[in-house]
Amino acid sequence: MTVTLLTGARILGGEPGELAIADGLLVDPATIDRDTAELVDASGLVALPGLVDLHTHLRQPGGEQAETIATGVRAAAAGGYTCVFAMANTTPVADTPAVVEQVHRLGVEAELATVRPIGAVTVGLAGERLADMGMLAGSAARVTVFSDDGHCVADAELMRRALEHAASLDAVIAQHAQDPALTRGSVMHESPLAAELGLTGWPSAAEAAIVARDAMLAEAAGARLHVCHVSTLETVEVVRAAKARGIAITAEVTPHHLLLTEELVRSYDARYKVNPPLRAERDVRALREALADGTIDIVATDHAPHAPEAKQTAFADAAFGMVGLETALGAVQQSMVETGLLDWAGVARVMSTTPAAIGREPGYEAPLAIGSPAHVVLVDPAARGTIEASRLKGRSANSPFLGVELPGRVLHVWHAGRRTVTDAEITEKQVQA
Ligand SMILES: NC(=O)N[C@@H](CC(=O)O)C(=O)O
Repeated sequence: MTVTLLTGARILGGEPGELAIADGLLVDPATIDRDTAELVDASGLVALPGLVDLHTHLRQPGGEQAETIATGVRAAAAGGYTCVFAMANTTPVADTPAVVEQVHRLGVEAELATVRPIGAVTVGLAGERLADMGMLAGSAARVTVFSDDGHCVADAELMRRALEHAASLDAVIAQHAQDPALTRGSVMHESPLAAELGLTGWPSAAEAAIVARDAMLAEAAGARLHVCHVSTLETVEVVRAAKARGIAITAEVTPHHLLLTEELVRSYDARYKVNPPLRAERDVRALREALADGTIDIVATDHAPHAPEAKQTAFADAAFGMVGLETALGAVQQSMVETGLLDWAGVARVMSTTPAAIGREPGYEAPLAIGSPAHVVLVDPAARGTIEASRLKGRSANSPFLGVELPGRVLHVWHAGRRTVTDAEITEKQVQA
């Protein structure tokens, strides 16, 4: 059995200390044999718990030209993630035990990170009748998160029933809040810039109105509601009011919405086309503050790989979505840590502990504590690097950060004690003795 001793790392960004890994767990460094242990000098590095992404599109089955589970977990590991929740908008849709069990099995085979399938709320994501949520929850894939992401569960009665059902399963509904009637043909934020560019705008109210409705429905159902990718100031205010009322609502923000604005769309480059759209400066400010004060609970990537053809077209016709697993931590360091809004312990909370708690993924309750599974990330916060397509480990390179310098570098990652990343490269299986 390999015993690994990490020395000198700033634990959760605090004082330098030691971490010891044995048999898949974090153990007391005082109890290991230092003469035989593998030593990792982590001086100057920050130790974080393995990151958990509640919102990843892995595209398999059906979208393998853009990503597979095997390539997606490479991107995840490279970004510091040890667990990703895979969205249900695959082909076929993850609305049957067969599909969620396939995703789960491929995740186990890919090994680099835990893959937790998300189940669809409605059959085929069509928004007409509920998927058999009980079957998905009871399957070998043990689904705990349900989402029609990519589509809003727009019918209030259906959403009500979904919430009631989820409550009985201790599951959560992750809603893609977008009123379809308000966003027909919308491709960017509704603003003077949209008018100037001749592109159809997407009003903030299309998001906030659904969140307000769903919060009321969740309260009545006694259910947990999770709001995907909050993108506007108005939605932040609705979530804040719902929390003040005691409603069991949680919310996520993406790294790109913490850092980028609609101004990028001036280029008509479809890499900047995403759902929900990049918003205005005032929204970015509100999202950062909301993440800092706990109104927004977590950062989730909405990693949405697309093949080049889907993006190399006119802005209005291109697919929505950006890859994000490999740039998330750097974007959060820049937008939240370097601005003084969050410390590293806060980063651990919003990118690991809390997303795991929402998704009912065990093992992340006590970050880096002795006895926990050894999900560990070592980051060099002083490093800076320019994001290059050729260095991304995922299959698609539709990143808004290509050519952009971001701070921080994920150097080493352990998933349940297995080293998945060494010196910023994937630790290949054959290299593992
Ligand atoms: N977030 C995105 O921009 N894209 C998502 C789904 C979606 O449209 O929300 C995708 O699956 O590509």
